[in-house]
Amino acid sequence: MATTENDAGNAADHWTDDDFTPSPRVALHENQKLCKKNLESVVWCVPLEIWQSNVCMGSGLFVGAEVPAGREIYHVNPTMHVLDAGNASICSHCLTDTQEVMGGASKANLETKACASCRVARFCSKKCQKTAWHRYHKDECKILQRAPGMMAQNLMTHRLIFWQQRGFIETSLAESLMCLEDHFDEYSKDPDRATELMDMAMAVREATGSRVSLKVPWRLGPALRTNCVPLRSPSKRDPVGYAFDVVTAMINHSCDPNAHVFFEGDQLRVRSLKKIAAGEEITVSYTPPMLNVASRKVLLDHQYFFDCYCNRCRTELKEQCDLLGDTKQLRALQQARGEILALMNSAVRASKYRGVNPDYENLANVETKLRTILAGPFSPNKSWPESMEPLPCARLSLGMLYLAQGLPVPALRNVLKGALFNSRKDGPEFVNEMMDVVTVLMVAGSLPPEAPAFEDKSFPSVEDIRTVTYGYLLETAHKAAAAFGYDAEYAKGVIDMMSVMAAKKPGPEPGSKEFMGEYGPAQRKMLAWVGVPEENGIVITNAQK
Ligand SMILES: C[S@@+](CC[C@H](N)C(=O)[O-])C[C@H]1O[C@@H](n2cnc3c(N)ncnc32)[C@H](O)[C@@H]1O
Repeated sequence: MATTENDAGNAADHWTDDDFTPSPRVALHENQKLCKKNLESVVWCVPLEIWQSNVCMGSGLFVGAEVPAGREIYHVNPTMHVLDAGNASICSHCLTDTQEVMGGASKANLETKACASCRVARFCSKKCQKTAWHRYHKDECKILQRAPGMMAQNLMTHRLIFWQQRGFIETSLAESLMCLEDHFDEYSKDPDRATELMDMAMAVREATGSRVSLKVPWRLGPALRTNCVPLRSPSKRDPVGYAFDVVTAMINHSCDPNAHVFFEGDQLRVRSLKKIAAGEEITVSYTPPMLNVASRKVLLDHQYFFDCYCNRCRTELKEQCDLLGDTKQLRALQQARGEILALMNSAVRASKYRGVNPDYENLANVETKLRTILAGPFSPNKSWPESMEPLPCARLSLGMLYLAQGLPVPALRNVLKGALFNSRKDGPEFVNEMMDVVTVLMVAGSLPPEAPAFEDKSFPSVEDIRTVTYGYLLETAHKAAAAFGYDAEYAKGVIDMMSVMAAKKPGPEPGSKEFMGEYGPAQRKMLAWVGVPEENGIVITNAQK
């Protein structure tokens, strides 16, 4: 933690009103002494440096030595984190997810209890509750009683200001906050954002007994919005809140990133996705990487105020124009994307709240609607490529919805298409998607011999399904270790699952030469049934030749 109670007394005068008057920002890399101090807070595996970025005007984070693919670059306990409301199974302080199934055997007896006063913050132990109370919850409890659904970054702004008042903020952190990109002008000039910020600033002022100038939250708010990292654990696709760390805030965006950030409990970890040369800048994707180019652009512009001109964006835009044959159709394509997402949201909602919208509970209906949307933007002789987002994502969700309705065969058809048609064959998203595929395969592999699916001669046999399951799990375990590290709970969970299944498996050991002799034909049969080309199949990296 960059803040300690021992720092008390040295920070009340960190910021003056002048600090919060817009002036040209001095980017962090221009103060190398401060950069070095900040870099001391992380546990790095390669030396790190902060310099002028290669992708934008401000600062960026660079590696001082080569990093192979799939390695930890650094880890750190961020300065602070805040959960979004509604994550009842996660401890607000240590971020332990008491309902985590993968690699969470030791948490089986844990549950979180809500703070008796605010009923918002939840803790997994008395120790976490006590520590949180002394560090921040004492001040925030009253705020959460009044505004239980407060946005995570707004609560962080309150926290920083309370810390400043209590003297918990180190000088280096206070100085660094003033060097962050905050897009102050963009926030001030946009009436909606400015109103929202003013409301937050007024709330902070009230909470602190009018002892804080409005200028302080007015500047810290945008800085936190620009520099927070989404709190995402390896097993979850959606973030559960936000964290702030001054070193990670230096990492810039790429649509084809060389690293990724995830959380293991309350520890933020940064790992390489590909080889990073000595002196190269670390980049991560600020948007979910599977988003299409148009959606990425909207998101980056809205939240980070820049237009991305990377090679991936250019190539994807060109591919789409070539496919449509007419740039005017781009708008129709984007509209269809919105309709696909809305359709899938309706289907997911209908599965949660049954009886409210039966039309969307019927997944065959949903597939028919999907087909109609997919046909929309294209001329009759062209169709929506299976690999073009958001179709793969839609297929994956459809598959999991079918599985929840006890229909493994259409579930299998959809998850296989969703996971195999896209080009991701490693990285965190690949691991998550393949775990969905394995889950469906395991259910399909338990179908009784008299199941109607087997009347279709092209449907793979139970033996084939099981062989593919072992093969996919073997590859997923390998890729989970590369993406998250062998020591990550989630990767350990996937590897354990693989070992337990392999130990019970009759016949050849997964990965062995004999196994590969069965895996190839079994996967071919499955791909032929689902209509996925063989080159999209999963190649097992560590197989014996
Ligand atoms: C978390 S900060 C990254 C550090 C920042 N460059 C600095 O100097 O403090 C995010 C901001 O950096 C800039 N940025 C990040 N990646 C970028 C990119 N690929 N192209 C242009 N600007 C980028 C944007 O202004 C964005 O809002």
